[in-house]
Amino acid sequence: MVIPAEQPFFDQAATRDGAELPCRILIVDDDVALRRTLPHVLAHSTRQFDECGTVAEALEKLAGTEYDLILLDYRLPDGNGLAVLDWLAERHRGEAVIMISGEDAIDAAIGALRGGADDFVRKPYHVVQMQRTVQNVLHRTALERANRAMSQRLHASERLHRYLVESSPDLIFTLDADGCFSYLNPRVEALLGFERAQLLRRPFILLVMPEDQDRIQALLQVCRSGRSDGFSIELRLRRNRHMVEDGENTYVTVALNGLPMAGEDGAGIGLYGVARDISERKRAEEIITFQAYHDQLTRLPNRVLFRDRLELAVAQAQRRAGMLAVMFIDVDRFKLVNDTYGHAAGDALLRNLAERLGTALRRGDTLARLGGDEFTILLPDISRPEDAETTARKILDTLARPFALPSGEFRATVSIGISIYPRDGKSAEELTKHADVAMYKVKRSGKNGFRFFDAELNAHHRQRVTLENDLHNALERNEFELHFQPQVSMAGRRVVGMEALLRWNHPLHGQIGPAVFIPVAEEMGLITDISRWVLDRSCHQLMRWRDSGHTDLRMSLNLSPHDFDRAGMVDEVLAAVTRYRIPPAQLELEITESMMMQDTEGAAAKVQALRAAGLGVAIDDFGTGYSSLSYLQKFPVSCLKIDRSFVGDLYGPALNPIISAITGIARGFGLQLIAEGVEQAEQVEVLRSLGCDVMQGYYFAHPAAAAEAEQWLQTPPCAML
Ligand SMILES: Nc1nc2c(ncn2[C@@H]2O[C@@H]3COP(=O)(O)O[C@H]4[C@@H](O)[C@H](n5cnc6c(=O)[nH]c(N)nc65)O[C@@H]4COP(=O)(O)O[C@H]3[C@H]2O)c(=O)[nH]1
Repeated sequence: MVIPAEQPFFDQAATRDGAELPCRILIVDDDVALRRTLPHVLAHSTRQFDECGTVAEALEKLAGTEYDLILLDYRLPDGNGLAVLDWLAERHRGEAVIMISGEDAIDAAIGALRGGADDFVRKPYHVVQMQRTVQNVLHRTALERANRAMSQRLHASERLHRYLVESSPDLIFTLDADGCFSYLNPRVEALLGFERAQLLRRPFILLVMPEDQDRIQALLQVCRSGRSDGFSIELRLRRNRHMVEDGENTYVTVALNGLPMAGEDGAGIGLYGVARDISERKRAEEIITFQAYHDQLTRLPNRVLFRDRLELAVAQAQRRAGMLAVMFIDVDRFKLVNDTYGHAAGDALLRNLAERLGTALRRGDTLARLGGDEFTILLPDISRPEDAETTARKILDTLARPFALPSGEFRATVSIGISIYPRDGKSAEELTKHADVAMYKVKRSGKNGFRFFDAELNAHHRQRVTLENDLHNALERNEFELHFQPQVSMAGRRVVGMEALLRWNHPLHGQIGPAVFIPVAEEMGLITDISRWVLDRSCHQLMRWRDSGHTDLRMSLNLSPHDFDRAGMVDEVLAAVTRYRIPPAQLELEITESMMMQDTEGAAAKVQALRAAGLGVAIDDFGTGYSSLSYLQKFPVSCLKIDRSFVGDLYGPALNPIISAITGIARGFGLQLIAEGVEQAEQVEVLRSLGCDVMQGYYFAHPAAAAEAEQWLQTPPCAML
């Protein structure tokens, strides 16, 4: 298609004074002399002349050729010039006609002009008059032709532009000064599902989704006031729900420009707009954004979004002096599900759990998954802490029913920590941390419950974190030390054994007892290295004492239940015994009753292996748990230690049924017996009367460093004497 704007609309040359385009002139006159003279009179370099004398000849010539001008005699031998005019009119011919006539009647002139003639010259005419008339008519004809060409081009141009606008993939529209549609291209039908006619004269703003109306209103105002030439904005447009199936919004970028227009009351400013459909892009962006802010597995908000919402909620609560709650939720024993049933089952449980947790919440609350088995909940508007408690109870209730997983039914419990704004923290970070601290406490005290944060908890938590950090470096920095407590035989009046007890000489806090740091080391997985160190050092010490003549001395050391989970544990012990040339029977490992109760096959097998290798194994706290005699068969130990809680109850010579039972069991199974925590002479007496000979406790000596302990080997503790 030719773009009309590329061609000039108007040929300037045609209208310049004196300049003429080439033209053909037909002279129709029965007066031969006149016919011959006229070309000379009207001669011009651009003009060509043709001539004839009758109507018939004229029509014949016109049938074969197009002329620019006909000089037509009114009266001709075979009719009058009007017949030629009629012929031309019938065929919509474009020739200009100057009627020449001897008739002086005004009627003839009028008739000729009505019949389509452009001018009329009366015979006899003056040459100059004829020349001027011809020139005028030719000039006018050229103008008309140029005009016609121009309007044709204008028409084509208008068609082209209309085509471009109407077939545009963008929605193109104009708004009048009141912001109503004055034009819309047909794209609106496909884009929004509205008929054009439905929208014409109606306000543009009605098409804009309510959420975006304020923004666009303000900009329209600025544009109409003439203060801005235009703007571009992203908007959501309403779709016609009856005509569009999905009923979603359409996202567009709209470029709007001021459009000066003449209104009824003078000039006003309308707007010209182009709206481009960006719904696809927006949807892609939405997916990307969703993924950035949501957890893939549960489709819940992730850590980033949760933090965002919490920060916002804190700001709002601050403004309205309100209260909010943060819950930190951890699934109890989740690792077990993963390890036992596999990750697919773990994922299924998390998804189901997320769904269940959601049912305990209200609209406006946020449930997020931080990762792993950790969830958080934001209750953005509560009136008192008890509201959070209600929600926590609801959550625990919803988990009462087991989950039906592909691998079978699974009952899940959770530990919930709760912090309250403003009581427990003023920032999102603090609130989350404190809820976590509270959750941690629930975990440590039995799981499956909830707990509010309190300041004391925090102090403990901080200490604990510091302890963990320091414990990491304690071995490397050589901060551990072994103390030894003698085990004395009352009959032999001598020290028969030493129990190695671990101490941590903390550079800041001084000596820390094992009861404080061993459980932490166990949780942190540091216990293996610590136990290896204890094994090595206690064997080394025993070797030294043996080397200095105390060859029948026995060394007891404590092992953690975690040590019995390690495959190479027995080999390590045997290697240490060999390394330090210790007869196996002189090394005794203390285990706890709780370890026996967990009853792992591996642990029993290890005890059996140690015993088979000749090592001694003692039950440290015998009688404190649900001591079952069957354990003693499964765990073939060599020694029972009477726990100090029983010894502490011994006052006076009264018989103690538990201790009697324990001594009876020891005797029955042929086991050694050691009483722990002996503090008073009366206890010594009672224990002796019950048949317990070997004792250990503050009555004899507090645990002490190797150098001091060594002295007891030379000179037994005074209490024995
Ligand atoms: N009230 C009272 N207490 C007495 C008396 N005589 C001794 N004790 C204390 O009782 C604990 C005896 O050790 P345990 O029952 O094996 O209990 C030990 C043992 O289970 C564990 N432990 C100690 N050293 C180690 C170690 O090297 N490895 C492991 N895994 N655990 C250890 O830490 C626990 C506590 O150790 P300690 O604080 O050293 O506390 C020791 C000892 O100092 C007494 O007459 N009265």
